[in-house]
Amino acid sequence: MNTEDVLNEFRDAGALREGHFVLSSGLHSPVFLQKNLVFMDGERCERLCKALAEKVVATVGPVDAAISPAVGGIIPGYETAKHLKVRSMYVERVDGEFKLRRGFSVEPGEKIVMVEDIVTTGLSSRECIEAIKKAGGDVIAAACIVDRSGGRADVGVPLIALATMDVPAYPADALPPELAALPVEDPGSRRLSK
Ligand SMILES: O=P(O)(O)OC[C@H]1O[C@H](OP(=O)(O)OP(=O)(O)O)[C@H](O)[C@@H]1O
Ligand SMILES: O=C(O)c1cc(=O)[nH]c(=O)[nH]1
Ligand SMILES: [Mg+2]
Repeated sequence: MNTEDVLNEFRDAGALREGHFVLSSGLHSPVFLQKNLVFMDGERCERLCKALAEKVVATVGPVDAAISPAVGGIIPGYETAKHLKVRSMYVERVDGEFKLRRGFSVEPGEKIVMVEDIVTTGLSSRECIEAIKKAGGDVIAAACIVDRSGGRADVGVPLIALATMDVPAYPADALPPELAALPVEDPGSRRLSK
C-alpha cells in the first residue's frame, strides 16, 4: 500500500479535512486528518494496519509487543498488533505525562514497536517512547499510518510510515493571512483537560 492508496482511504472516509486547525503541537494547519472516521470502519482499519504490520516486519523483523499513545493510537495500535501477532498496550496521560497503566507491563529488554496514528512534529511519539523506556521496554522502531512531516519528524528511533505527506504547519504568530481569516478548530485531545 503506497501513500496514494492510504490517502484514498482517508478521502473515501471523508477524513481528509481542509480549513483551519490547531494541532496537538499548537501549530496551525490548513489540513487535518480526522483519523477516527477511518478507524471506525473495521475493514478499512484492517487494510491499513495489516499493511503497516507487514511493513514493520519487513523493516525491523519480529517484535514482542506494540505500545501506542492514547487516545488516537489505541485503535491502530490494537489492529497492527493483531497482525503482528503480539500483545497490544497503550500509554495514557496522567497529569500530562504518558504512563503505562491498567496492568500493562513489559519485560526488561522486550522489543517494542511504538504505534502512532499520525505524526506531525513527533512530540507525542517521543513522549510515548520515553514512557515505554521508563517501563523497561527497548523501542526498536516507531510506526504510524501517516507521517505528515514529510519525513522530517525525528522520533529518536527509525520511523516506519505507511504514508508520508508534507503538510504546512505554522506557529500561531506566523499564520498566512488566508489561514488566519478562517475560524479555528481544535479537534485533538491534548488541551482537553486544561
Ligand atoms: O506528532 P505530534 O505533533 O505530536 O502530533 C501528532 C499527535 O497528535 C494527535 O494526538 P492528540 O494529542 O491530538 O490526541 P489524540 O491522540 O487523543 O487525538 C495524534 O493522535 C498524534 O498523537
Ligand atoms: O498534529 C496533530 O495533532 C494531528 C494532525 C492530523 O492531521 N490529525 C490528527 O489527528 N492530529
Ligand atoms: Mg495522539
